[in-house]
Amino acid sequence: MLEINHISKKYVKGKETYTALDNVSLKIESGDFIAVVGPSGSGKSTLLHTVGGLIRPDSGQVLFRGKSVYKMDSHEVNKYRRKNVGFVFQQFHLIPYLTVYENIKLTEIELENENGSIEATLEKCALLPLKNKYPSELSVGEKQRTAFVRAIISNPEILLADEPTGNLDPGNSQILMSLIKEFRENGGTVLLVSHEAETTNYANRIVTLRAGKLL
Ligand SMILES: Nc1ncnc2c1ncn2[C@@H]1O[C@H](COP(=O)(O)OP(=O)(O)OP(=O)(O)O)[C@@H](O)[C@H]1O
Repeated sequence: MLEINHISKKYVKGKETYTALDNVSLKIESGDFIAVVGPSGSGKSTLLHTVGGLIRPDSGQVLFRGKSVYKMDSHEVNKYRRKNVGFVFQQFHLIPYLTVYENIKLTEIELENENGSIEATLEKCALLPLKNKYPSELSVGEKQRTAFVRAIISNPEILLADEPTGNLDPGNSQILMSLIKEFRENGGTVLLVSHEAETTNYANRIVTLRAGKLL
């Protein structure tokens, strides 16, 4: 479904150059749950963002169903991000002045016969009674579940999760991981960056990055 072919990415800051990805190739099949592990600064987040159409690599290609994401025009790449990819980040990135419901509604794309799908998904994630609350009024677990619902509400094919349990206690981590597992059981594909062994246990494949290289 997704092919990452020989991608490299360097960041240049003043006179310093940081090699984030060095000739990385990875094939992601539909239904995969791939965990990306590696030391801090090894390029994990850069890889995830590159797959999500957010960071253009210096060289190499990301192919989604055979189509090169970074050769798409801006309209197409926006569509790829909105329709095919869902993101969950360690820091939630909820909009502070929108309620739970509004944060989710903002990213939902119009789907046929989907009236009520936000409510149903909120219910499943134990968030329905909180739908009119603002992020500042939520616990961290509730914030991350809101971010998860936002990520999956438009039925993306792939969920990109960057340390999604990094700020959660063990109980909330387990709840979130069960939801991610269910997303996969319903046909989704997952690419997840994590340091935590309990999280990588859900994966069918674990890949390691070190200094931008896939081992
Ligand atoms: N915007 C940027 N400008 C300059 N250097 C950057 C930038 N973003 C990342 N880097 C550098 O690129 C390398 C890879 O960063 P990246 O965030 O992808 O690593 P990571 O494995 O996700 O790290 P962590 O586990 O600490 O989140 C690091 O050396 C980092 O300092």
